[in-house]
Amino acid sequence: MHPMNLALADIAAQLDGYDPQALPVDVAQKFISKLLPLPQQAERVGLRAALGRVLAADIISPLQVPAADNSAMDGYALRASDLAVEGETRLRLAGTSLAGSAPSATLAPGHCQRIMTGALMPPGLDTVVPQELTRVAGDSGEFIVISPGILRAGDNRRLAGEDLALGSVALAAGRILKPADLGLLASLGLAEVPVWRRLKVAIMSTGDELRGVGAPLPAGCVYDSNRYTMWAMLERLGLEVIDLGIVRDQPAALRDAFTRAAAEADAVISSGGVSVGEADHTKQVMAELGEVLFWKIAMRPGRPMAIGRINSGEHQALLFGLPGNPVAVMVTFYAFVREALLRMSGASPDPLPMLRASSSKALRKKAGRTEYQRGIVGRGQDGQWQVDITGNQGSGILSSMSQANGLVVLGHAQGDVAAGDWVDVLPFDGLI
Ligand SMILES: Nc1nc2c(c(=O)[nH]1)N[C@H]1C(S)=C(S)[C@@H](COP(=O)(O)OP(=O)(O)OC[C@H]3O[C@@H](n4cnc5c(N)ncnc54)[C@H](O)[C@@H]3O)O[C@H]1N2
Ligand code: MOO
Repeated sequence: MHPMNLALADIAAQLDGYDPQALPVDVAQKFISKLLPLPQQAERVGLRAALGRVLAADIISPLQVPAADNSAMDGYALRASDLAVEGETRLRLAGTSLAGSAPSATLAPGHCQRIMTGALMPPGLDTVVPQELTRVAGDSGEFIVISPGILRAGDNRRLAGEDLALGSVALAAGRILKPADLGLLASLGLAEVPVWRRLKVAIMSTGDELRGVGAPLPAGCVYDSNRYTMWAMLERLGLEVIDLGIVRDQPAALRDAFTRAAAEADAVISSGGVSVGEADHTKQVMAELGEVLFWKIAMRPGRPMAIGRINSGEHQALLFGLPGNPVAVMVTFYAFVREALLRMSGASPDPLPMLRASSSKALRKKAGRTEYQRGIVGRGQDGQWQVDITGNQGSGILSSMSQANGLVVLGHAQGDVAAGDWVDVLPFDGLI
């Protein structure tokens, strides 16, 4: 059965260590990985529009690259068998091979040809001597002299197909196309590629205390920052964002927003209302519109989270109900949502790179939960990676997240960290 059709209770029953009241991060990640629908619709786009998109099919090389043997240097093409075993080699110069020019005629033994980088190797010649390693001789410069021992057969020659062989998989389906990939596709002469449709993700902030930027801020209210961080994190992933705005904590308003999200989007991310607060109708409306679980994850920040599916007629969207605290939104996004959305987009993402860095300070850490602490990682005086925690780690303190350039990830079983201990750091570069 397609995992999308498995009931949430069936997924839970398959997982060791599933406890919705104290769910280890890795079990939550495994659960989510079993919920994800696969992409259905592909489209063809031009090369430039393909940057950051997910390849929908393997690209089989229609050519060999390079198409023929050619020179890697400006110099002289020769036969290695003409090189003298001892003493200088003296070869007679015959013609020139320029990049883009047609193959030249076969040269007689003892001859060489002037050749430029990228020019076709003349037939039978197998080696190139760079011009700076030669001396010109003869009354009208008709000889090239090469010192002994500076060349081996095949030097400075690029072989046909050494970059890409004809019929090989040049790029595999699931790849998120990056600059080098666009160049590689162009080197194959391809003007268009098949990519999966961009995933549509609806976002909303829930809470009566929230006000939009630019509006006055009455006592007891806060500006809605979460929609901006959520939008930015999704933009960085190249996804299509549907911004449903701030949604009041009223059943009708919540019902409208979630129903619209389920109708229009592949996934919906909300912030707030998933803890145990009094005024919250969010959980009740989520449960009413679909199949939703409310987890307490053994992590900090980011303890409460809702996960499931919500429906609107035939349409269904995956729901990530993230906690309202601004840093919890970001940490849960990177711990659970990012990879899920990439997989739903058809991508096979590599795991995020982790550094090992020594902690410049002692850190308090409770075993039995995963903690993500904000830090600044850099080279210490000894040249090794070192990380400094950026002040107040409260889950509402966005400034310490903004100052950070990485997250220190302290695993589930880990206890206190002493100054100088090595810890895992997830660098933000390229991520946030
Ligand atoms: N008795 C308990 N109280 C709380 C628990 C708990 O387990 N028991 N969990 C705490 C944790 S941990 C978190 S995280 C929060 C999550 O609560 P909610 O998801 O219900 O979020 P809210 O109560 O709506 O908001 C929490 C906090 O974040 C501010 N917020 C919310 N949305 C935004 C936004 N879009 N932009 C900026 N700031 C936002 C909100 O004003 C609150 O200050 O619950 C703890 N409590
Ligand atoms: O989930 Mo909460 O982030 O620890 O404040």
